[in-house]
Amino acid sequence: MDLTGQIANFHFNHILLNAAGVKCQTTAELDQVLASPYSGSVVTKSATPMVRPGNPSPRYYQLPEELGSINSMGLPNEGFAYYLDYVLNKQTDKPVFFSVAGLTKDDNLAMLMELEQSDFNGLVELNLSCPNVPGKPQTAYDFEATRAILTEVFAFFTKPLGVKLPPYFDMVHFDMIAAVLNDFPLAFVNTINSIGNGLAIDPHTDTVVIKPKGGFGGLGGSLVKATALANVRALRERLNESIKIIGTGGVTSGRDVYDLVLCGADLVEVGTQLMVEDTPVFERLEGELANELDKKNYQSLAEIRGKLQTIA
Ligand SMILES: O=C(O)c1[nH]c(=O)[nH]c(=O)c1I
Repeated sequence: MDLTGQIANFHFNHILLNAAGVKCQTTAELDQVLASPYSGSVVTKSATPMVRPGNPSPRYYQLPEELGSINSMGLPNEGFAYYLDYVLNKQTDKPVFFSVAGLTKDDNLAMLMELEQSDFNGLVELNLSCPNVPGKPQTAYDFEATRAILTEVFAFFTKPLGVKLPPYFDMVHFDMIAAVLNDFPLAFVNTINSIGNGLAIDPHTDTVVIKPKGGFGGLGGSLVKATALANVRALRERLNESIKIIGTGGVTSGRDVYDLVLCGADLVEVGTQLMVEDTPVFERLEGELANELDKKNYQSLAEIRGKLQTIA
């Protein structure tokens, strides 16, 4: 059975990997994800030029009844140089994603210039959708700003680059972001990031469950699946076929992976459920995915990729 994926010149023997932010802040975590026989890759925690402690805790909370999670981490990371050192020295046959999330356009341009001039030979993910830095907007909700930064990036950047997008909820917004992205030689888009600025309440104390931003945080896990499916499908229908899609959001079972591939995903990322189960989740999900294909006598993901049917 062929459960592989392809982005640019990179072949992935497995399509599952972590979502940026989960199990990827330290070299030990990155090594664990890469070492899993059932992960196809790893993505680093989104990096800023300097080390960041992030927001005050509690800043992550698992919602009840396996609904998902809410986080307002605040972009904690070990700093750009830490992750560059990791990716330059790590011996692995698996492609590696380097995520950057500068707080300013200049920070992003500086990090991308350093990556361009380095020996890094993996893929770069420009995170345009962090919802948790107080006072900072999710860039990709501003279509002009998104066009402006991609114009400056592609004036010099020649390595495989993709963007991490926030979820969109309006058909016109799908059209508008696709019109921007189709003007650039992107290797991929990764959709969705968490659904920004949700709120959860502890029923015993009548108090919010995380400290930053009065309790507002990004939502992940099963409760975001329908939005993730819609964004993967909408962008697959609108983007040039040269722009591949990483489907992220709401994956707790092999059927969820299957559904994202049906909508057009080339790779699939796991966030909240990876927090819950740790790296064994990759083996469980791939086994369940294989079973879903078996049920319908499919031999490869290629047979179902993008093949979601509508009602005539
Ligand atoms: O709070 C975070 O660090 C964070 N949390 C998210 O849910 N998405 C992001 O892109 C980021 I940079």
